[in-house]
Amino acid sequence: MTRERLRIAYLCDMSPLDRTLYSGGNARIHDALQKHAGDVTILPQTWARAEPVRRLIHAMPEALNLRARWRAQYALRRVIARGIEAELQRGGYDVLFGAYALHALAGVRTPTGMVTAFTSDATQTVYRLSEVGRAHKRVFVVGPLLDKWVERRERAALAQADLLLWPSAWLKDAVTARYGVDPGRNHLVPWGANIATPPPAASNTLRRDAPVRLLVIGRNWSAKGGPEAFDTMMELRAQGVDARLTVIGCQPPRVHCNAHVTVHSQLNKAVPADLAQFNAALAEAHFMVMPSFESYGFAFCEAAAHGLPSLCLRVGGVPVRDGITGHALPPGADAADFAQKILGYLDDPASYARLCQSAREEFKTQLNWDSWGQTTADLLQEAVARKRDGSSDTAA
Ligand SMILES: CC(=O)N[C@H]1[C@@H](OP(=O)(O)OP(=O)(O)OC[C@H]2O[C@@H](n3ccc(=O)[nH]c3=O)[C@H](O)[C@@H]2O)O[C@H](CO)[C@@H](O)[C@@H]1O
Ligand SMILES: O=P([O-])([O-])O[C@@H]1[C@@H](O)[C@H](O)[C@@H](O)[C@H](O)[C@@H]1O
Repeated sequence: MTRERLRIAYLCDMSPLDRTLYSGGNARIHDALQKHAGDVTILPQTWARAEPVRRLIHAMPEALNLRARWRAQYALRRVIARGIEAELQRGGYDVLFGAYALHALAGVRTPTGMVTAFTSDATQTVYRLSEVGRAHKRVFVVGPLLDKWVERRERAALAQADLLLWPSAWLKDAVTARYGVDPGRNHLVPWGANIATPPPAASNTLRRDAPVRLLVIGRNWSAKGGPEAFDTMMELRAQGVDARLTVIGCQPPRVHCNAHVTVHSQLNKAVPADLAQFNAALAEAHFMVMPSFESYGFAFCEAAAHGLPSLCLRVGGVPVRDGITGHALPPGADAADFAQKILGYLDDPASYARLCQSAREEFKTQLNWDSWGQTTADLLQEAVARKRDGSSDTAA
């Protein structure tokens, strides 16, 4: 049965047309909605009568801008929301879809019958209280004074939504517990790899007498667990394995560079030569070793797309399922533990081949944007139908 295409108003604090922002996630969410769910209109990111304040904050240094912008948007929500509401009244939309920026949804009153949905990989409060947030020192002195107020704002914004779509069970569970969101509105829908589906790869054979290639992908060496990945490589070498490390996305410090480390400090996937290098590095690697502290991590989905197992920590919302896409070791696991896992697979190549296959399978069934788009489209259709039934009951 062909379904009606929904009319979707897309709300974020940054344009999804810029494919670099939010690590590419904003653009992927927008595109997947357009492909699978309906006709998407991007709502303005301007702040109505408070626009001069937004411009002023954008002109501030990045570190301040990052911290002031979302808090100011909560504070000025009544003024900012009026601009969005005027757009919503004009457009005749079925759905208001918020991505990443819960503060952009704050205070927006939707016309009767419109469904509000939201997806993000964290809320500020869940992030702050988690092991990920606690790993970062707080530098913004005003921040802690506003924490309780922020949480109240988040709670109110989440209460406006009919559907909450979280990419990780970590976040879904935390939201349920922290804000008391009822489970019927809360759904786990994993985000996907920010690459086109690579051709099926024959899994790389893992042998003691050949190089074992490790990979790190990320713009922040320490947040991505780069130092531990380097130590894992050195630990394997100390045990007689010819381990090598490829780094994509940043320049490790001198202490983490040697003849066995290859660095591509920045690859732009929109540039064909860079994309070819990116794909080649994933295709030849044996393990992505990335004990990162983060709330999601697209690189894990990209590794799975290439049938490349990931080794990471069970911290935050990393999309790694134990024994399926790799192994998430308990927090505190160190280079010796990661090396041990790899040595275990070196002794059991058949189980390594199975792990590569199940990683690829997980990408095909879950960790891709078409799956996200299809599941989200189903959930949006149901929510729209429920709202329409509800309003016709009330009208009757
Ligand atoms: C450490 C940290 O705070 N991570 C967060 C940060 O992601 P962060 O940007 O650090 O990392 P992600 O893994 O989410 O994304 C990286 C993306 O950039 C791409 N890439 C990377 C390097 C490079 O040279 N070229 C390139 O194209 C990767 O292929 C991937 O698609 O924001 C994301 C949300 O927006 C969150 O989900 C992450 O939890
Ligand atoms: O320091 P602080 O403002 O409380 O918290 C910060 C947030 O405001 C910011 O949006 C995020 O990018 C930082 O990683 C950090 O979490």
